[in-house]
Amino acid sequence: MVRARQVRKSFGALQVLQGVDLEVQRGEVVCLIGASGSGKSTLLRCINHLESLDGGRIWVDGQVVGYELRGGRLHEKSSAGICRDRTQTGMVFQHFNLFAHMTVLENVMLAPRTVLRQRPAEILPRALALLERVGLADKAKAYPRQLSGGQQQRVAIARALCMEPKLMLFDEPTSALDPELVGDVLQVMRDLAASGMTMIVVTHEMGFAREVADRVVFMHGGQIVEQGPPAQLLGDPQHERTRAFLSAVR
Ligand SMILES: Nc1ncnc2c1ncn2[C@@H]1O[C@H](COP(=O)(O)OP(=O)(O)OP(=O)(O)O)[C@@H](O)[C@H]1O
Repeated sequence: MVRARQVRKSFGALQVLQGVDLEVQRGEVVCLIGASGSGKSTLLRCINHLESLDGGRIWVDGQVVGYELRGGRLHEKSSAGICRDRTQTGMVFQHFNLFAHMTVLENVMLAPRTVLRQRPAEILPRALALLERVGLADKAKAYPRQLSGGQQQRVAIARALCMEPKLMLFDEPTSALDPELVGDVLQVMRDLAASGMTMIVVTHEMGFAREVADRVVFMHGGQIVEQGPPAQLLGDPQHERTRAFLSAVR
């Protein structure tokens, strides 16, 4: 589903991604861990073409991210145009940024209506089913301010899923939440993983990583330095750098 090859990204003189290679199989759940500033968010943003690359290439489901084939040549897509490959990828951020003046249901239906130009009658059953799936069927007519942070994040997940993405990226989805609200959001993500969705999750929730991830990837200094199944990576003394990082954050 994802193939990243030698991805490089700098901000000014700061080299944030220094040659990242990553492959994610269809249906796989990958948890991305590492210290603050190691480049996790930037990698997710590159996969979703929210950042352009300085070097390397990324494919999502076989399409080069941010480029399209025209006349047998790759052309960068204009930032004004709708990026078809971006709609394949849903992203959930630490801050959910729902539109305050729209109801929960309107927030969930907005992108398919404006980006994919689907008719409301076509979107509605899917949006209602998604609200049911994230446990918020009774909140369809509520406004974001009437919801807890955890409920708003679940709306944000439903909003991303309403675009029917093939891949979901999560960037610290529970970091901004009060501890008692984290569990419900993780449960929605657990169910999504069980349904076969391909997911890349930046998280500090090691319990979730242990339980749900097929693979944990540890980033350091803009590179992937260790990776493996959670039991191996998080438990095996051979993975010294991951273990040192985890004991420092505990
Ligand atoms: N748009 C930007 N302009 C300038 N610097 C940036 C930009 N985005 C990220 N950076 C810098 O790039 C580095 C890597 O940031 P990134 O957010 O990818 O790290 P991270 O591993 O996700 O860390 P965190 O856990 O703190 O989110 C940081 O030093 C950050 O300040």
